[in-house]
Amino acid sequence: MCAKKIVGVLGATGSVGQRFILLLADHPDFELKVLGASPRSAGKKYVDAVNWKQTDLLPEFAKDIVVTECKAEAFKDCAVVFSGLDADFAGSIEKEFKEAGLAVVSNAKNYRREADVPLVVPIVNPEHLELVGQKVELAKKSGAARPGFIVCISNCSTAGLVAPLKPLVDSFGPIDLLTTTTLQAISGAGFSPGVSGIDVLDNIVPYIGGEEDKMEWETKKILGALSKDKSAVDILSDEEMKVSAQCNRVAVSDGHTECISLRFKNQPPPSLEQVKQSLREYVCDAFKLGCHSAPKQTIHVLEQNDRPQPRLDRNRDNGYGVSVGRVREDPVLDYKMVVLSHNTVIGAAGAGILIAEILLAKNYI
Ligand SMILES: NC(=O)C1=CN([C@@H]2O[C@H](COP(=O)(O)OP(=O)(O)OC[C@H]3O[C@@H](n4cnc5c(N)ncnc54)[C@H](OP(=O)(O)O)[C@@H]3O)[C@@H](O)[C@H]2O)C=CC1
Ligand SMILES: N[C@@H](CC(=O)OP(=O)(O)O)C(=O)O
Repeated sequence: MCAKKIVGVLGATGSVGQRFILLLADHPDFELKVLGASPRSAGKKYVDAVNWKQTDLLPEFAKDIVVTECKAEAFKDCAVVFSGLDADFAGSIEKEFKEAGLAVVSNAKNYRREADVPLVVPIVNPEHLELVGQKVELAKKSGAARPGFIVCISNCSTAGLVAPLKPLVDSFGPIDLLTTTTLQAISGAGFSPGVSGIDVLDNIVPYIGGEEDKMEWETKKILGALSKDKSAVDILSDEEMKVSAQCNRVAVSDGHTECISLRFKNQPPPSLEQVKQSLREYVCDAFKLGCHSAPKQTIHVLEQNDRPQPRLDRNRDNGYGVSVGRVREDPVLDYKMVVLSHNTVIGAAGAGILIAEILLAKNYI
């Protein structure tokens, strides 16, 4: 058996960082050894630096690791560095890491729109990783050092949205109109400072800064095709696909719910049963590659009228699977449905780990 690859986490004390700690405990491919956070946390043992908020206990292995400042030198032995950094600081830190030759898999929004940066939801568009894979292969051929690179994970609501769209587009052709209204968990807002109780208890906040624009834009990059020479993604134009998102914060701990309606470009549309079958039968490439964390069932189609529900359904396939319920005809567009995804697993840390497993399977790290 090959030795485990050493990995690190930036922003290890935050909402996403804590999920990385849980998901990387006892991982068969990766050994988490380096934890980075702000200068406020650096120098402390993780157990003393973190304000642990997960319902699972803090894993033993992480407790005594001394948190470091986010400097590339401290992470030089890492095959991958996962980033759960506050976006205000991620830009310069991730750039330094990339320039130091490190492979960064980031949750932050900073580089998602860069042409040479793959924006990847691992159960949807792992083929976009070829944008960096090609550079790695070229370096290997010329005997040069493995290049540093950044792979971005999408916005967490976008991850849930594109999961059911992918099999539908593969089976029935383009979706030209799409609307979504989200009900987003408080863990999505992070822990520093996070959503205050008085704002969210007995309440719904109908605004999440920047979220609607991110969902509307990122969907078109993720569903875009890789160009023939694998050097860029052909982002869908507004003419090809119109997306409208409305985002709300609700008093749920984990799990983003999204009510979506869509229209197919090709008319007449598929039947309701064909739509459900396409969702049910979808198997993501990561599972075919044998990746450890890949969901066995990528999309769970639920038939009960009152599902999916965050508390009951967010942990399907350990949070790597997406639940879809209430699939039905829409009197305005073609079909509507309710999608639920775990925002800090398949929407964040879990997505990062699954991306790293794919990079490993392809020998890019
Ligand atoms: N929560 C979610 O569901 C999702 C979040 N994201 C993105 O992931 C990133 C992390 O989000 P989240 O975990 O929610 O945020 P949190 O606010 O919970 O955590 C932020 C992390 O950044 C660290 N940090 C803050 N300032 C600095 C600094 N100056 N230098 C180095 N590290 C610093 C914090 O360390 P310290 O504790 O020491 O202050 C902490 O570890 C964000 O970019 C977010 O947009 C993406 C998808 C989903
Ligand atoms: N904004 C999301 C979290 C997230 O994914 O943010 P970003 O796209 O900035 O990484 C939420 O509040 O639930």
